[in-house]
Amino acid sequence: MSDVHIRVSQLTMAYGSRVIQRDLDFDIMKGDIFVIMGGSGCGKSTLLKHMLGLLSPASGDILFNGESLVSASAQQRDRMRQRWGITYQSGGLFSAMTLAENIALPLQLYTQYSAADRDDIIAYKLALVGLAGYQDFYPSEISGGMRKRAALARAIALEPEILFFDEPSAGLDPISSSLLDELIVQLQQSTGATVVMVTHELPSIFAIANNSVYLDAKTKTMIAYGDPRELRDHSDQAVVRQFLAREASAAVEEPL
Ligand SMILES: Nc1ncnc2c1ncn2[C@@H]1O[C@H](COP(=O)(O)OP(=O)(O)OP(=O)(O)O)[C@@H](O)[C@H]1O
Repeated sequence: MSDVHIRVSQLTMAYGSRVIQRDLDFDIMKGDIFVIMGGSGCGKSTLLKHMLGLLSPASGDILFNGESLVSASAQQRDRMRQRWGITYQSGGLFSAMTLAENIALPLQLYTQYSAADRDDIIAYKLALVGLAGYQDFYPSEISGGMRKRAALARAIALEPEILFFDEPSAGLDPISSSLLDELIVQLQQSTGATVVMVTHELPSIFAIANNSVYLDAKTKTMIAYGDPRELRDHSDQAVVRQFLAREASAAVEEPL
């Protein structure tokens, strides 16, 4: 129990009266690289939004270190959120700000560091994501892959316990995408953070995830939970094996 970081408990999610997924029940352990997967429209982003507290469940709960997100007060939620780093599909950097200014934002909001200390932290975080010396660049002046890494530098500014990613490698070529995968693994290993990601990229899933859940659009519930490689080879659900095997063979055929 002590190693459970996030517990999704009897979670049912709906938009109005339309149930998207029901009775989701799974644990994410500390240090997991956990992937939420499933076909288009099954509710992956909806689940991520529930985990981030942006949507409220129809029923059930999500617990962080045993603390309920559903019954938390606004202040408690704010405190929980400060321990999370979030990167969105688009990157989410402010285009009118330099990379340094973008990364400084959470530090200014939530810490008492001096300007000089902030500069040191910014330089360090940029170096961690392979962008040493890029402080004064604007997002429009760097490549898509670099923007994703800069967004990651901002997400780790406050040394988060959990890193959430929504489609981290969307729009990247296979090489930039696998560089980002390597970076996520390195950051997980050096910080011990728990990583939760929504992704369609099966090559990424097999390269980095150690645990996953599969949401089924048809039955509107989870039909698989575990290491994605194990699920590909041994899931008792044919649809899960097909989903994982099909994508894996498509990835192998993809020209580099
Ligand atoms: N704000 C909303 N209001 C009503 N329905 C919504 C809303 N957002 C999403 N949906 C519906 O909920 C279902 C799940 O959507 P969601 O975006 O969570 O799926 P997904 O698995 O992330 O999809 P994809 O892989 O295509 O990005 C879809 O049928 C979608 O149309």
